[in-house]
Amino acid sequence: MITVSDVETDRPLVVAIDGPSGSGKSSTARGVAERLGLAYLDTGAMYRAAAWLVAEQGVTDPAAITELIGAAELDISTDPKAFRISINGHDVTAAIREPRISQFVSTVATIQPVRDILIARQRELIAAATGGVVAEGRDLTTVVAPDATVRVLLVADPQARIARREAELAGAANTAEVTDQIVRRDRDDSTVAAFTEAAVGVTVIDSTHLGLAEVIDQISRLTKPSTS
Ligand SMILES: Nc1ncnc2c1ncn2[C@@H]1O[C@H](COP(=O)(O)OP(=O)(O)OP(=O)(O)O)[C@@H](O)[C@H]1O
Ligand SMILES: Nc1ccn([C@H]2C[C@H](O)[C@@H](COP(=O)(O)O)O2)c(=O)n1
Repeated sequence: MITVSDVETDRPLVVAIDGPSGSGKSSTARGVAERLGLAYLDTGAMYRAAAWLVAEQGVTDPAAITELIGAAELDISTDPKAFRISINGHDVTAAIREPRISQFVSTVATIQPVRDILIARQRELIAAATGGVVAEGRDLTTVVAPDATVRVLLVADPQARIARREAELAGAANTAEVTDQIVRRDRDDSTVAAFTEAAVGVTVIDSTHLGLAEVIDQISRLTKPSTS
């Protein structure tokens, strides 16, 4: 793969995207990665896979959950065209998107020692992406990769996010369930990650009235050196 560098430091390009649930992080990050020929890291999928394993094993004690995740073998693809994730040999690519995991994932993601384990793994994956990477989640711009070349907080009004998710789920969850997955989850997740406000140096993009292609364009432009 061609190495796409940060022009000022000559390090591989790292694009970090954070934002609330349903703001379009995954679709946008994948689109930017495909357009620029970069790897793609979906950190939310790692928390979802961890939650899947915890649910599967029926573990409830935070220390036991931490031990379980610390010992787990987590494999995630960083190819934006072929996403796949497995944990302890189980391919959970589809299962982690089930509403039961969306409802449960914050319980696992708000255990700080679990976060520490997954953050270390995410940093390894970003470092291994020597051709450059687009990584998205809730704490990429602030904790996982605060020195990323481009840092974006992608936001959208809650109504727009709920409507998009409902359309995506096409009847698999009702409005109350989707609202819980968006509003309640953001409230819980924001107790451990700062994605409701942009940190210094982070570009805010509001996608409420923007199509996906326009958001991909805007973020792609941020990776190009300014001519002024
Ligand atoms: N700019 C946009 N305009 C309209 N729809 C969009 C836009 N961006 C994303 N979408 C759609 O909104 C839905 C949610 O997008 P996506 O899954 O990328 O969000 P997310 O921020 O990664 O959510 P989560 O954090 O809950 O995983 C998808 O159906 C996606 O196609
Ligand atoms: N960097 C991250 C990424 C995700 N999470 C948590 C918060 C979400 O509820 C959950 C699933 O993420 P999604 O797939 O919906 O983006 O994982 C986090 O705490 N930090």
